[in-house]
Amino acid sequence: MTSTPRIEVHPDSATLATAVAGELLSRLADIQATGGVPQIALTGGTIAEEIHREIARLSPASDVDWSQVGIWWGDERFVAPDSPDRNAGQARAAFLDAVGATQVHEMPSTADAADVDAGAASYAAELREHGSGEFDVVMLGIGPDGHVASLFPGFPQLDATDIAVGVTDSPKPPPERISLTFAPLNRARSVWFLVSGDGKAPAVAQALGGADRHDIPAAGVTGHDETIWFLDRGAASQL
Ligand SMILES: O=C1O[C@H](COP(=O)(O)O)[C@@H](O)[C@H](O)[C@H]1O
Repeated sequence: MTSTPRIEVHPDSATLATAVAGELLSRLADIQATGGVPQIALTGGTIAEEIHREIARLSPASDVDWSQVGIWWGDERFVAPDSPDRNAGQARAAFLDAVGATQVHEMPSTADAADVDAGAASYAAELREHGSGEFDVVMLGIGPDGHVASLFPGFPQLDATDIAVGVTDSPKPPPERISLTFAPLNRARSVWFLVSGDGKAPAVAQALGGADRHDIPAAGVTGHDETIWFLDRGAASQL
């Protein structure tokens, strides 16, 4: 099944963050109530940070047992483990440490792998050990250029066949990154795009307008069961 995208427009980034955090907690609790261990993939970026803080705030009132949630990333910056550029460091500080997540699968840093390709191969192997990334929810920010995870317009990684790839010369710093490819992203049950601000409105409109994924990579990802675009008014302003 390929899902038709659903679009949810919120007045601003704060209400968007609260809505996504609440929806995530409710999904996780539902899966755990049936005995499942949900697997989710996080994103980095500005709206993700707001959402992560909201998850930390709302989590104590939820039924989610974070020790029984598998945490992965859609992309990561290949830098030192303590670099402020790490998506994982941001998520740990904003909510993972506070909620007590223990099944945390960070993408390799420069301390873990000889180079970015070795890091990607190692993450792909870790994913294969856990079912090749059958995610319940994948959250994805997008860039003003339409990039998603670290899949950038015109880059060779858009046609990669492995499940994780190394990226060099990223147009957005830092230059070296690890990214999941379209294959695992498109196997996710739910894909949630998280987009805030009118600077991203053209990319949102093009992605939803059926652009080629080589031009607007966000156009190339849909969830198996659902695809939701969580937007604020700015991001939705060209729809
Ligand atoms: O570099 C990245 O950028 C995107 C979007 O970030 P934002 O700050 O413009 O919201 C993010 O989705 C990705 O994970 C990150 O590595």
